Amino acid sequence: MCTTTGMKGPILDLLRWGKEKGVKLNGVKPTRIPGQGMGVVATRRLKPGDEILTVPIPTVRSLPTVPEHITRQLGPGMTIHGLLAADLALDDTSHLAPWRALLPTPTDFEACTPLMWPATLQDLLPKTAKDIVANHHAKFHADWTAVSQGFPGRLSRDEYMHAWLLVNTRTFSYATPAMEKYPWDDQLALVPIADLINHADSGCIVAYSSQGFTVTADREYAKGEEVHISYGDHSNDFLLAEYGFIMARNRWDAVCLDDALLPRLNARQRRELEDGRFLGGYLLTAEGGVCARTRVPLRVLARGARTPRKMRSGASGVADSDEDKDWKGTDPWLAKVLEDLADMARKKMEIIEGLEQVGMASQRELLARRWGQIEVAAVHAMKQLSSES
Ligand SMILES: C[S@@+](CC[C@H](N)C(=O)[O-])C[C@H]1O[C@@H](n2cnc3c(N)ncnc32)[C@H](O)[C@@H]1O
Repeated sequence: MCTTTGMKGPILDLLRWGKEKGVKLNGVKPTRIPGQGMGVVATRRLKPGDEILTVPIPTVRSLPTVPEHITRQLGPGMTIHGLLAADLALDDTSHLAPWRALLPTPTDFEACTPLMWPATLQDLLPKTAKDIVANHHAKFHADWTAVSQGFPGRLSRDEYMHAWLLVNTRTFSYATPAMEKYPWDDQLALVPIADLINHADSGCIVAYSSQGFTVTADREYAKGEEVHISYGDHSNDFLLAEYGFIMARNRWDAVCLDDALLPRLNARQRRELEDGRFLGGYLLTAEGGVCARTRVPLRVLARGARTPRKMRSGASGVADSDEDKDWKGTDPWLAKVLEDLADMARKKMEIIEGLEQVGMASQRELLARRWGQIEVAAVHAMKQLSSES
């Protein structure tokens, strides 16, 4: 059990609040982690299989706990994400005060969450992150339109965005029969205290039942070591756009090559790829180099002006004639694309450096750091390519 002896302030208040609600911490405690807000650390040596945290269902906030007057007012088309955010933003009771006291503030979000950045910086995001942020703008706009019409004058856009981002960055997947009609990625729940656990590319096991959520140690942890869960096999562009951070080492990292590769294709080549459903979605991954899909446009480039062959999209997502499987001659084109990607990354960093007056320093630093990682990935892949040839 977590001992609260010697703990003061908001963390102790949260633990007392959790205890009253039946939350059990076993060998772990919340603490501040420099640069990451809150996190959870082991208070003793943990063994794999140790159940380190349980949160009973009545403490979990999900579709059934949203008050009926909110669900009714916002209508059946509202997302669970939007409803949970509305519930949080409209709640003026003190029931959740100890949990809320430790949540990130609007300023915390502004520092690192691309959805809140100035358009100039959003425009400089790598493609994958930019696409996610565009999608967030659309989703947030739809939810805010419903909330501002359903509850006129009750909330400002900023207040609702704060709640919406809290839901976006700290919900867990949670499916009950009542949620079946919602898309899988909207089947969400807020799980206080479990939501203090930070992400790593692998981590403790999270499960739920009709009783509650449990977090189980996936491996041994030393006393004082931070305990993680995995939010999913996410690239740094995804983590940046969704959660506002990137990792120094990320085995799931991937960089989209589209902006470096597509400009090299002429209109006929693009059409040919589009017909075969191979236009775009090219990736350089941390673990496996370029994906097989990327070889398809590279082969089109290597073939140059020669008569195109009919391209068929296979179930595997890769072209499937014998010639299609032959990547010979594509490496020089890949080298050019990687060079373009490294150049693009350097140019973005230069532009960001020149934008001293735009946005917050932390926003520019995070954005430039991501492009720095992309440059390193491109240069590393070029070296690998030349050592193989
Ligand atoms: C579910 S919350 C985890 C608890 C959070 N640190 C807090 O202070 O409440 C997710 C947020 O934590 C931060 N975070 C999680 N994992 C991180 C990591 N590996 N590195 C940096 N920040 C991380 C990000 O701000 C993310 O949006």
